[in-house]
Amino acid sequence: MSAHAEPVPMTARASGPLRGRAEVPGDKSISHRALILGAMAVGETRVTGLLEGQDVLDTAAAMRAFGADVERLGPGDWRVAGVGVGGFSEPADVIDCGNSGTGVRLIMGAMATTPMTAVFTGDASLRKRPMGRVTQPLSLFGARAFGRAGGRLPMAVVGAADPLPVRYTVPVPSAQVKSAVLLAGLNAPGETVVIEKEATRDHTERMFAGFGAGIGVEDTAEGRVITLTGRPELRPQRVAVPRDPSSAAFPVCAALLVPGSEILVPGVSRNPTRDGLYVTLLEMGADIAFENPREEGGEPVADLRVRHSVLKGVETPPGRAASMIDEFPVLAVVAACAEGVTVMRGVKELRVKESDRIDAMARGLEACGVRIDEDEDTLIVHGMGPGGVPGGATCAVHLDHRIAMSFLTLGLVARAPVSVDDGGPIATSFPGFEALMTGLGADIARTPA
Ligand SMILES: O=C(O)C1=C[C@@H](OP(=O)(O)O)[C@@H](O)[C@H](O)C1
Ligand SMILES: C=C(OP(=O)(O)O)C(=O)O
Repeated sequence: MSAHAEPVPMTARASGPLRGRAEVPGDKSISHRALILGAMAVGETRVTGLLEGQDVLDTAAAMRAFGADVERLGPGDWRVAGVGVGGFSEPADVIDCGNSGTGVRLIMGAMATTPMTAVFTGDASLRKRPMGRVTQPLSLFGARAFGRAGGRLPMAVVGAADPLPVRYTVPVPSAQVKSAVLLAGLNAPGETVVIEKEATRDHTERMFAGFGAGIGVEDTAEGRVITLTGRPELRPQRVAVPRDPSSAAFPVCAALLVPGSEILVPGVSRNPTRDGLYVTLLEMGADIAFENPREEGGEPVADLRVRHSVLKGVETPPGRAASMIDEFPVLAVVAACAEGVTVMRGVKELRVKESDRIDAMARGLEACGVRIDEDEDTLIVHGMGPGGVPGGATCAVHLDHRIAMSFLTLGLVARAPVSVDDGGPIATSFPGFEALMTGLGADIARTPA
């Protein structure tokens, strides 16, 4: 939904220790995919633990517009009656994906090999983001796209009437591009092959296998080679969505930073393609125990016990960036409160997220008194040590949920309160963030007018 909402200014200030159980919402990536694959299966898929953030609700509405029957049975509990691969019907109106890059790019892929036209748009943030990275490979299947300059939304995609299978090497580390091509490959006859030089999150591959598509993954000298056999009949599934490690990052980092804290974050996905922040925090000296490791819904999960820790700066290598791409903003906050310098390398993809996240974090941290160096592909944060960040600024969020939650996390440990100009976008991925954090003892509130 891209209706312009009134900004929601919010402020965070230092409080006592954070204590208790933090039940973060379902994984956003898996939630989008469960709805889309449910819509492309024949019969009834049941999803539990679905993230009911606006990004995912927009994907649910889109699947209805393409003809699937999508129904909410209760909190996080959804039923999707699918129309089968190639069974989408042409939407009667514009598909509005709101703030969600994942939603729009995956859905473009899913419809690109069915002969119909769909027009996509989104909010002011999404309308700035590049879509050529998906429409270019989708054109190899025979789809055509007509958008604004620079491949921006609004954009019409005309699906291929006679799709050809594709062999495609993804030029940027992007699970959205990989997934768009694989979703398009579902309705192309023969074998579609996607090669990624750097591994990105693998939820699409896992879920395709679960829904019964013929998919193989091989690690070769060329990279990860994913081979999909087109035109499968997808079998409906029961999908139990694990909790989102990218959302868990906020209470986890807050508990590490606020003295005396100890929290438990149950049932968080420990998928190795999403694990980079946790690897990095351990290197910085974080006290995080991964308790009760188990498998749920085809994904490894664990309960995270997190205790306040004194952290030191670290260098994150470019090869780790994809596995923590959404966590760099909050890592920048942790780095500002650590002893020594933190260097984040190979992070230029951050420039094409909901905002230019390198710029948004650099400007906000500088306003809070932190020294930053940056270039196109690198962010360097000069840590000020525990209790060392002055704070006292209002940071611009640029319609970006992760920027909002990161600066609110900083406010919990800075010497003076930290405000954000708009906490509204938090609801795209983490509805209930404010309630969850205040329930742990954090002081986060709407800024009085
Ligand atoms: O495939 C996905 O679910 C996602 C992939 C990542 O984007 P890119 O593919 O652009 O790296 C990530 O930033 C996004 O939040 C979710
Ligand atoms: C980048 C993100 O999402 P998307 O690309 O789906 O908008 C995110 O959630 O941090």
